Amino acid sequence: MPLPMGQHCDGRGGACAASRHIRSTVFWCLDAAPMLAHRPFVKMNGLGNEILVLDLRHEPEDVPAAAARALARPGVLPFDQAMVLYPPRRADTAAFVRILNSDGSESGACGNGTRCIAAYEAGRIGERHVLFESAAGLLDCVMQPDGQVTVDMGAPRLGWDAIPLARPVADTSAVQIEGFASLGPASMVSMGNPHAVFFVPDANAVDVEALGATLEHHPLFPERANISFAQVLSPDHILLHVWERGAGRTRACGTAACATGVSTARTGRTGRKVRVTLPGGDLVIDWRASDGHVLMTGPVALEFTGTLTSDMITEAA
Ligand SMILES: N[C@@H](CCC[C@H](N)C(=O)O)C(=O)O
Repeated sequence: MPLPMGQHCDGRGGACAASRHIRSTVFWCLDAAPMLAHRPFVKMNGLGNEILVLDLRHEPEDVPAAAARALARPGVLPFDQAMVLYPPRRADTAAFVRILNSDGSESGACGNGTRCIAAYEAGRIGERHVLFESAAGLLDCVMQPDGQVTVDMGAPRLGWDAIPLARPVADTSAVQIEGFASLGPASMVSMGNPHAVFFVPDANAVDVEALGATLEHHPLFPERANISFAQVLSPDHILLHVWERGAGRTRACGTAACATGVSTARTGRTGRKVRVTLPGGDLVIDWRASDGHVLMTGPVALEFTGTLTSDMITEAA
């Protein structure tokens, strides 16, 4: 039975207002992740970026890379990122969040996933404002009246060693990458995770899979990198395609949109507030002048909820 898509969490009451409308039962093998048996999950997406929310605050459990890979397999619970919630380390936060890519690697940041957990938690506690902590720092999230979520993604890090790059680079806004001269220089940004942004005349014409898969592993990036291809459409509008580190091509990447907005503003291609159009839809990115923080605003959607068991996953809504 197909699962309903595109139901928006509005952050008012209940786990997510849309969840009561979801009815289905699905069975998936969980042989490679037995430590997660009986744990509830929420499957969401941010602009089609597939997000699995695992709330382990009551009974914390490590999620090894192999377990993440097993869950993300086609036919199990395919996701781009798993947002795993652990008990807060600071009293003013709702949770400490670990972010796992579908290949089992860990990331310091995930913009679309952060909007998803913000909507999940805001709905659960009936608040419009939620603060999380991740490896990259604090994530201040606000539910907007129209159901969109704004996340303060913090300040970008622009130094070569913070991104990180393998060698010192004086100007990280225009770095020529060996073997890729035809693409022109890329702008490097850390949003808590490493990004390289290429400016291209026609983003739809780029072979994102071929270039992304190679560039992700280029020796210039000791921690690999997310690879973006940006076409500036106007001083406040960008078209963007992204190859994500650890997940491949995705329909949207929030931190890539942030890194792109910073890059286009930093190089004078746009102003500090831009609309970024991705295959999954639009994000608004505002690189705030007053404190240098990047604000990302966009939608989230609840797909379905369920419970993991040792040999099956059953829908629980
Ligand atoms: N989809 C994300 C980015 C997730 C992490 C990334 N793949 C990495 O490993 O850095 C987003 O919305 O930002």
